[in-house]
Formats: sequence, C-alpha cells, structure tokens
Amino acid sequence: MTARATTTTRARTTTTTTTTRAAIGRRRAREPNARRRGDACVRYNTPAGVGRKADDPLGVFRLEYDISMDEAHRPKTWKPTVTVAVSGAAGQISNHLLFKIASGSVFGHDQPVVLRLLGSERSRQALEGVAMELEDCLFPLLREVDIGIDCRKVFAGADWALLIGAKPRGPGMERGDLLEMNGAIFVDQGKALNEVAKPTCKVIVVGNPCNTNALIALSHAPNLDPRNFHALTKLDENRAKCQLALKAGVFYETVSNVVIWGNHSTTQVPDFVNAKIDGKKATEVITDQDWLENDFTPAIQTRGGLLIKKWGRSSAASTAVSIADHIRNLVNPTPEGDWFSTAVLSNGNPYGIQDGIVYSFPCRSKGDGSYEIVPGLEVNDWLRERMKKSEEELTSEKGCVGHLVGEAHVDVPDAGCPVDLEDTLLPGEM
Ligand SMILES: NC(=O)c1ccc[n+]([C@@H]2O[C@H](COP(=O)([O-])OP(=O)(O)OC[C@H]3O[C@@H](n4cnc5c(N)ncnc54)[C@H](O)[C@@H]3O)[C@@H](O)[C@H]2O)c1
Repeated sequence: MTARATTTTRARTTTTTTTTRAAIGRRRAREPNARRRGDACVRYNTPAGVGRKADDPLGVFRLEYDISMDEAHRPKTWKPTVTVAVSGAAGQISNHLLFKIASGSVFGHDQPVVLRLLGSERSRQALEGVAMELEDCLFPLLREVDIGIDCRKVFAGADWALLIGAKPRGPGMERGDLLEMNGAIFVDQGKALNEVAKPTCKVIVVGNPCNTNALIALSHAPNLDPRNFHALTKLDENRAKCQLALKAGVFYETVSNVVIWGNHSTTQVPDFVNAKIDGKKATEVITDQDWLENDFTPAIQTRGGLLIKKWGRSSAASTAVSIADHIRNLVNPTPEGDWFSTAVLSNGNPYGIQDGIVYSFPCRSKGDGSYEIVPGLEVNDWLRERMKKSEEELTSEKGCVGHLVGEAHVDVPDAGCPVDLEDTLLPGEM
C-alpha cells in the first residue's frame, strides 16, 4: 500500500465505511499504540461554523494522523509542514492552483501543506465550496484547511502568501480608481502580513496591477524582508517561450534564458536578445528580426487582453500553472546558466533601473526560496529604450499611489495613472 492510500484511509474516517473500519482494525492489531479512529482527521465544524464569530477563520478540517508513525509507508524525507495562505481563494485562478498545491506538484511530493484561504465577504459561500472540494480530493499532503475573510487571522504563521484576490476594473471606472481601490486591499494585507506572518514569509502578488500592489504590500510590512515580495511575470515568460518555440519549430523545453523586463503590462519587454534556443542565441535560430520586434514582442505584451476577448474571462489555468512554476523556481536550484523572470524590488539592481519600484528582472535561486538578480545580460539600444518605458510606467503608477507607499501623492490626471493592463478589464468592457 502506498503512503497516499494509507493516509487517505485515515482521511476517510469522517465517513466511516466498512473498508475503513477493516483497515483501521488491521492497523490497530499491528500497532497497538497507534492513534484511535477519530484522531486521524478532525472536521471542525459544519460550513456554517457554529459557535464561531463571523470573522474567525473557519477550520474546515485537519489531518492529525501522524504519517511518521507509518514507517513502512511514509516517504523517507517527509518535510516539516508549510503554511500557504492564498487570497482570492474562491476565484478562478485559485480554483486551478489550490488543487495543484494540495496534490504535491508545486512544493514537492514530500511536502505536507496547510492551506489558509482568504476570501471576501461576497465570496464566503464560494470559499466553503472550495474547501468542500479540497476535502473530497483526499490529498494526503493536505494536512489542514482553514477559510476566513479576516487577513489578520488567515495570514497567521504563513510561510508563503499568494495574493491573488483583487477587484477587476468595472464599467466607467477610471484607471486611477483601480489603483486606489486595489491599493487599499494591499495596504491592509501588507500590514496583516507584517503583524502575523512568519518574518521569512515569501509573498507572490498576482492581483493586478501586481507590480505596484506588491510595492504597496511590502511598504507596509517592515518586519518582512522586502526581497521576499514578488509580482508574477512568469506567465509572460511562459508565453514568450512558447511563441519562440513555435516559431523555431522546436520543443519548448529547449528554449531557455527568457526574461521579461519591467511591468506586467503592455509595456513589458519580452527579451529575445538574450534568449537561447537549444543553447544558441535565439536571434541566430530565428533570423527574422522583423518578426521578433514587430510580431513576437507585441503578441506577448497584449496576449492577456486578447485571451479575454476570445475566452470572455482572464487567463486562469495558465496563470495558476505559472504561479506553480514561479514557486518551483524559488524552491529548486536554477539550472546552471539559466534564469527566470520575477518582478522584485529594484533597489541596488545592476541594470540602472531606479530604486523603489517592483520591476521584473532575470533571477536565479539556490532553491531555498531566495533569489539574486543575474547581472551582465546584454542590453542593446532596442531593449534599453523599452525597458525605460516600462520603468517610467511603474514610476508613474507609484506616483499615483504615493500616499499608499509612504511617499507624497503625485496629483496627476487620470491619463497619468497608466494602468495599461488589459486583463484588469471586465470582459464586456473591451
Ligand atoms: N500577474 C498575472 O500574470 C495575472 C494573470 C492573470 C490574472 N491576474 C490577476 O489576478 C487577479 C485574480 O484573477 P481571477 O481570475 O482569479 O479573478 P476572480 O475575479 O475569479 O477572483 C478574484 C477573487 O478575489 C476575491 N477578492 C476580492 N477582493 C478580495 C480581498 N480584499 N481579499 C480576498 N479576496 C478578495 C473575489 O471575491 C474573487 O473571489 C486579477 O486581479 C487578475 O487581473 C494576474
């Protein structure tokens, strides 16, 4: 019997079946000191959370069955449990991501996880539905699920915080309004992380405008290392890799060293200058410079918006995959000579991008969750001009939320708050 099957049996004890009773009986005979049935899995409450205050995180279930007692079946390197807090947990991206995390395909098949799920007041019911589905999957690595709408409770003790929840731009809403509205969410969540998350917590901001939201959150979390805040540009990198592979007629695994510079917006710079295909410069394999500059580049910059037009909603599945890739990039050593994209605080970067913004750079990791910006990439005039444009956009966004990042608010007209993110639009808007 595999570890999965053994733990699953214990997880099933809330709905006692003949098979489960038989399995437990056999195990008790074998191991008289083993925990008794009912200790293995605790279902805290009915979804209504009887006896709890409305804003309490609602413990949904917790596996108490100690896998270490099961010498024959446990993985040899079962790791200490990590606590992963996810905001926007009832949303579309989370609906793909949570199940990947719980299955072990993100943090590893020897990594038990606790999921702490944050929703908004409006999504409370949906959150309970998500938790029910997680229960029903019988994931052995998923040790506990808690849901709530108070970030100060849900983020408590978090090792990782995946900040996905944000509001889309509604009809008639000005761009500056979107920054302001979502900025307020990230002020509160930054403060909550500061108060209750582990100081070593790694934070990945996905909710748009993600670079500036990450800047806002880190500005309010001085107890956390600002280097541990990321905004997601891995999806853009994956999109770029795919299009280069298709054009070159190669398997996408052979495309490496792709970086997205700048903002997760239409000013982002997908770098074909430093990209490699099968170890060669991409520009030597794809010699059609016109395609690289005038087809490939805008196609990556605007792919999110195009997808909304086609699909009627923003990219949820591929975003979830890219969040998983981003986490794997941080918890596994980067292959020699390669790098990955993540938007991080620009302070002290080797590319002359101004300090104090969250900008996407080529990074490497030793696999311990930390990273370093890779120096020395070729920045030719074509790249420099576009990297500058994205830097200016981020500076402008920062000016619009100056009052949220501890700096003076720059009172600019709406046109000066260029949230050029097509995937923040409601589908009907375009
Ligand atoms: N960085 C990227 O590459 C990328 C890619 C795609 C989408 N996004 C962004 O990710 C975000 C989420 O996308 P989605 O498709 O999952 O949206 P969604 O609307 O399906 O889900 C968002 C969820 O967040 C919840 N929410 C809103 N405010 C909240 C708050 N203060 N605290 C907790 N939860 C809150 C909502 O109730 C909703 O359930 C959007 O901002 C979208 O633009 C980013």
